[in-house]
Amino acid sequence: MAPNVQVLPWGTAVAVGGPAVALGGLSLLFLKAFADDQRRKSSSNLPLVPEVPGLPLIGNLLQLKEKKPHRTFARWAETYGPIYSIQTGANKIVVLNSNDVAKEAMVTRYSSISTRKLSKALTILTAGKNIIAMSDYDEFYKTAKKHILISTLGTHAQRRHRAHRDALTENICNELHASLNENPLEAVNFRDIYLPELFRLGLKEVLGEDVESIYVEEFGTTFSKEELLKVLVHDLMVGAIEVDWRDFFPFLSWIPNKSFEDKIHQMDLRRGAATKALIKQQRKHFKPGQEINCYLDSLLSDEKAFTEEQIMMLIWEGIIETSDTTLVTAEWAMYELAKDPAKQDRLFREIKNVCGPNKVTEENMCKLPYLSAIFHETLRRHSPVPVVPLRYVHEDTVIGGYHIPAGTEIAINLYGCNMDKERWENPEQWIPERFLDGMHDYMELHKTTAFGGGKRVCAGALQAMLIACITIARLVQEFEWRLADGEEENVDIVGLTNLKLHPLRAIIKPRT
Ligand code: HEM
Repeated sequence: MAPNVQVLPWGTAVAVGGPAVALGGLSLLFLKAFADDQRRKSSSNLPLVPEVPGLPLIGNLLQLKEKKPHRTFARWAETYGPIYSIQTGANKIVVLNSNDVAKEAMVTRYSSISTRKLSKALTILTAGKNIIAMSDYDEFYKTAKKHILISTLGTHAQRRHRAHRDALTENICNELHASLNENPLEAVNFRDIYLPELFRLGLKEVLGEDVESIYVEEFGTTFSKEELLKVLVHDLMVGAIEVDWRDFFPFLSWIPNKSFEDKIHQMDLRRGAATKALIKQQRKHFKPGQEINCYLDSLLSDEKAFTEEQIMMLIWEGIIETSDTTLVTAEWAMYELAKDPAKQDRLFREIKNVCGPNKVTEENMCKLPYLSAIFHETLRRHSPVPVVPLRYVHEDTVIGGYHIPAGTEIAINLYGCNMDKERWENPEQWIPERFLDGMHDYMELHKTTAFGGGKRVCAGALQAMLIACITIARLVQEFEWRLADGEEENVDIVGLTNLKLHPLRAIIKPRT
């Protein structure tokens, strides 16, 4: 993208500014070509990154069979260092595993790697990069990001949506009490209760309303809230990690892969029909010039900026992002606290000292350093986005002192950065105390690299922190948590986001 952005203004100047500007433009062009050439020469004198040995043709594909590449990447870093390259079929990927090289890529060299090359599944599921998180750095991205920050994720918007978060914590506590009343000795399934509440909050922030059901014209049927959760969140979380072997061998793209295509297209069809119906219903209440109440209002107020399909994709993005990574964070934090009664008790006492008999609220967070430490340690140990979606190098660049040629892809292994032995003592262990450095600033979101960095740093970090922290605090204030039998071994993960493979099951007891 960047080369176009640079060349375009000169072209425009030639058209409107007459010969003088044209000459100036031309000499600039030559200067740029000369500078590019010099830079290419000097950077190509640099060494190439170390390679992880693989097999002819398929490269390292067989070594990456299990769908947890971040762990394999971190293991390789111990042998090949924080930056190395791998070959996945026809693609060369440079993998970054330490804070220093990750930061260099995300901040200093961002302009050379601001685009993405998506897998076949993600190309279909994002309708060709039409969501903020997967888009290149272009006008669509800038406009959509402005809208999501103003209406939903920015500091002011988060203040406006406070009531939704309060309702979320109240609902989960009530549901847990109700489930205890029914079956006092049975383990609760945390995810069954929490995910629908996150989804509900997402609907309110994005559409302005908690939708119970919706008539979906294309399918001639009404989708219940559970079906919406499945069609908009569950199915797509699975779809996003579907692998099409043609991704690794683009020169074989002409060979059909029907079962894969049918599966992804079906997901896309159902998701599209559901979002279309939701937008149609909410559009009835929308009047131009009205107060902006949610993300959809904001997008509709600037309708000329987006196509209908883009609005559908952005709405869906807002909903799935609310539901997904915050669940991962809160679930792992509750798992760790249920496993470790001493740390759970320490948090309980901290809350009790600050809040006494009152319910803990967001206003109390600035006085709860241990809660904040638990949040950051969970992000570090269980990185909810273990690997940043692949970036594409569109012009030669340099990272970590190595020459990175155009055409390479970059995988930033945030999990690897957060597990780096050079930076973290006993990184495998969950030790919130490591963040109790006496510098407690609960608004400091970036104590680890879990939220990425630079221009593409997570837009939802504040929301994730507010929701996860208040959830953890309320759950520990109201109940004593213990892992159900066999739960300690259930530490496997699935999917793009380090989701626990087995939903957390815990025995809970109301605190007196
Ligand atoms: C603990 C929870 C979360 C974690 C660890 C997380 C992590 C990340 C990371 C690492 C990126 C950067 C990807 C890149 O560099 O390309 C990102 C981007 C993004 N995240 Fe999050 N995220 C979380 C929660 C959320 C939530 C709750 C939302 C919204 C509801 C959200 C919305 C976004 C958006 C819109 C982007 C794209 C930003 C851009 O490209 O400018 N995230 N997130």
